[in-house]
Order: sequence, then C-alpha cells, then structure tokens
Amino acid sequence: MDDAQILARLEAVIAERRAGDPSASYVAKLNARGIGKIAQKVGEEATEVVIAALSGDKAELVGEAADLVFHLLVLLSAKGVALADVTAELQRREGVSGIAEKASRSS
Ligand SMILES: N=c1c2ncn([C@@H]3O[C@H](COP(=O)(O)OP(=O)(O)OP(=O)(O)O)[C@@H](O)[C@H]3O)c2ncn1[C@@H]1O[C@H](COP(=O)(O)O)[C@@H](O)[C@H]1O
Repeated sequence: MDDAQILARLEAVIAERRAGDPSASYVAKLNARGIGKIAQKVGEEATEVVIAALSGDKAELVGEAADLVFHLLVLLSAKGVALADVTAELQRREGVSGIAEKASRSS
C-alpha cells in the first residue's frame, strides 16, 4: 500500500467513526467534544512536532508527525474538507511554481 492509499484509508476510517460511540472510538470522542477541542489538539500536536524537530531524535519526530497528520485529518473531516481538496490545492501550486520556474529560467 502506498502513502496516498494509507492516507485515503485513514480518511475513510475517520469519516466512518466520526458519529460513532465516543466510549469506543477516539475519533468519535474528539468529534463529540467539538471543533474547538479538535483544533486545540492540532495545535498541540504541531507544537510537539516543533519540539521534536528541535530537540528530539528522528523516531520522536516521526511519531509526532504521525500524531499531527492524524489529528489534521480529523479536523478536515469535521469541517467537511476532503484530503483530495488539499492535494488539488498542492497540485495547483505545483503548476503555479512550475510557471514561475520556467519564467525565471527564460529571463
Ligand atoms: N492514527 C490514530 C491515532 N494517532 C493517535 N491517536 C490517539 O490520539 C490520542 C492522543 O493522546 P493525547 O494524550 O494527546 O490525548 P488524550 O489522551 O485523548 O487527552 P486529551 O488531550 O484529548 O484530553 C491517543 O489516545 C492515541 O491513541 C490515534 N487514534 C486513532 N488513530 C487511527 O484512527 C483509527 C480510528 O480510531 P478509533 O476512532 O479509536 O476507532 C485507528 O484505527 C487508527 O488508524
């Protein structure tokens, strides 16, 4: 399974669990606590990534990055934003920076 498939599968599991039983599912528990709590978790996990990048080893950074990506997917799902919307925006920027690169090479 490649990276895109793993993220797509996680996105689907998060969507399926969102309205589930908060006592049986962490995703359902977070959603039951509301968007403020989910956003707070994303902020905390982002801070932990920064700390791991500055003072941790690679394994710590990998773990914190996984926590951040997971919580970001929970946030996007709660706001009705698909991962495909994010990758489409990244692809659009790739096109924009490709044009900028060509322009700088020809000048
Ligand atoms: N990738 C993850 C994942 N990463 C981290 N976590 C959970 O995130 C929580 C983070 O711990 P914290 O101490 O920061 O948070 P907390 O203990 O809830 O405390 P609060 O800050 O919320 O008060 C832990 O309970 C981890 O288990 C995850 N929980 C679930 N997933 C994926 O989501 C899927 C669905 O999970 P459920 O909703 O639990 O079925 C799973 O199959 C996994 O693939």
